[in-house]
Amino acid sequence: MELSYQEKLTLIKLNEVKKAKFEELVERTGLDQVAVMRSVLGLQSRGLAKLHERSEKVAKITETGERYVRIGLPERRALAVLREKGRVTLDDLRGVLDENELKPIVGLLRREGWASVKKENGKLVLEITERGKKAGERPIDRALELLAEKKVVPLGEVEKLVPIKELKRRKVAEEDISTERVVEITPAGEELTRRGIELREEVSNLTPELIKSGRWREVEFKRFNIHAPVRRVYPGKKQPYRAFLDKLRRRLIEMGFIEMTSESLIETQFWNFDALFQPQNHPARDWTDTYQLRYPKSGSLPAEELVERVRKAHEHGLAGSRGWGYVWSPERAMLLMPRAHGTALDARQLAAGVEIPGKYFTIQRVFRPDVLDRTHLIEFNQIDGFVVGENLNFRHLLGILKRFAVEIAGAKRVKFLPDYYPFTEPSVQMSAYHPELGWVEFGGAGIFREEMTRALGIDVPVIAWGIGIDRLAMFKLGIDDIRYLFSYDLRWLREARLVW
Ligand SMILES: N[C@@H](Cc1ccccc1)C(=O)O
Repeated sequence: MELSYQEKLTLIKLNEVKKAKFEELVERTGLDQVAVMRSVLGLQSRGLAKLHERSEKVAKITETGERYVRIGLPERRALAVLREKGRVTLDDLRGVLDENELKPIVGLLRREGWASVKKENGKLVLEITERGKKAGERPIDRALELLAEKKVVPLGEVEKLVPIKELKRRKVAEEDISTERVVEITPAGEELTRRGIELREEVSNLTPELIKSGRWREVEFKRFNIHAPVRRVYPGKKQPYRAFLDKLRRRLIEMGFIEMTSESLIETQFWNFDALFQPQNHPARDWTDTYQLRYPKSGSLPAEELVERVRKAHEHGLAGSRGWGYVWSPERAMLLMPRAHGTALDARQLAAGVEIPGKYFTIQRVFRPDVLDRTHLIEFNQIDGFVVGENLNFRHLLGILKRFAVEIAGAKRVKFLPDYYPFTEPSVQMSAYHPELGWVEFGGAGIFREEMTRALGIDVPVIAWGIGIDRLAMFKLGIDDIRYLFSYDLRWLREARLVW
């Protein structure tokens, strides 16, 4: 019979007394309550001990009761004054009784026969009686002493003195049920102890000291039942989508990309559009395709020299281009908007200066009007990036995109289709094949036009892409409603798998 260390100890201690109250056993073993209870139940299931539980009605002293123990019951305090003065008015008692105690005091004293009551000049006057002078200890005084001493007294015991109803009325005690637990050793338990129980120290933690000293040979290791069903625990963890984004970020940094960050979700049209050589009369600048900020309406433009170069590119073109051929408006460029694509940060980075060769990325929350449904959000996340280098060409771009599709989306097949963006030439759209959803478009890419890069001060090729990652995350997290990515649904959050 395999007994744990704690069970053995409990049995040995129980055998010394054969029968013990549970609390006593706790004291004897020096273990904590939970451990002793577990051991007792373990011993009981093997027929070595028996747990008897007996519930009984008890009286418990109340706070008021405790107070009366300290300062005396109100009638006792009143009697003390009466004994001293013989005759008192209610006012004379104010010093020893509080308002609540004053009201019933006349009735109390009369009932005990300790005082007689008269009315003199419209005032109540109490006069001590013979009984009052001789009054000794009453049953209620004894009951209160008993309660004070034991705090919890079997109901039968106090009721020998005063009915519980009376104690409750006086607010000195209340009724309760207490469970007494008694543990008793069985003949089988005694037999086992007689044959001798080897009590070896039980260890639940294998430490370096145990190994080095060789003491691991002597100690007994605590056994764990790894098949026992346990309660599910839900430890704190990152929100699943957040975790996905963080991993994505790590992955890109591992691939040698430098992260571009922004403290704001708000962008000037200059960086969102103009710096990307998107003409001011382009339909995508309308309110139908992007949001605008109502207040404040405008922000500021960067250094004049840069703004001039962008203006020139738009109006007359540069690097052999004829531009868009219209009058560029700085006011328009200053308008503020929630960022509509991560590519705005590419423009900022290129203007601020880049390592050549260099690789950059950013994960951005972006905003575009749309009808909210299970596959569309009006705010979503994009991962944008670019590679800048002397001899880069379109094939490098396709190679990088394919690698992303395979490594990030886990796609087996990738498809490129021609596309159009005002800031890239050539432009390409990328789709990946998802086993359940078929071909899913998930990003655009291209080589930044020279009208853009030269205006920003870069004279080598820049290949760039923007990928919507929410849909990608949907595949990964196995959800079919994009809104779940931002859900507060605790059940989903608890069960959602963390993925890469
Ligand atoms: N910004 C584009 C994607 C893109 C980025 C970079 C180059 C080309 C295309 C979009 O939001 O769809």
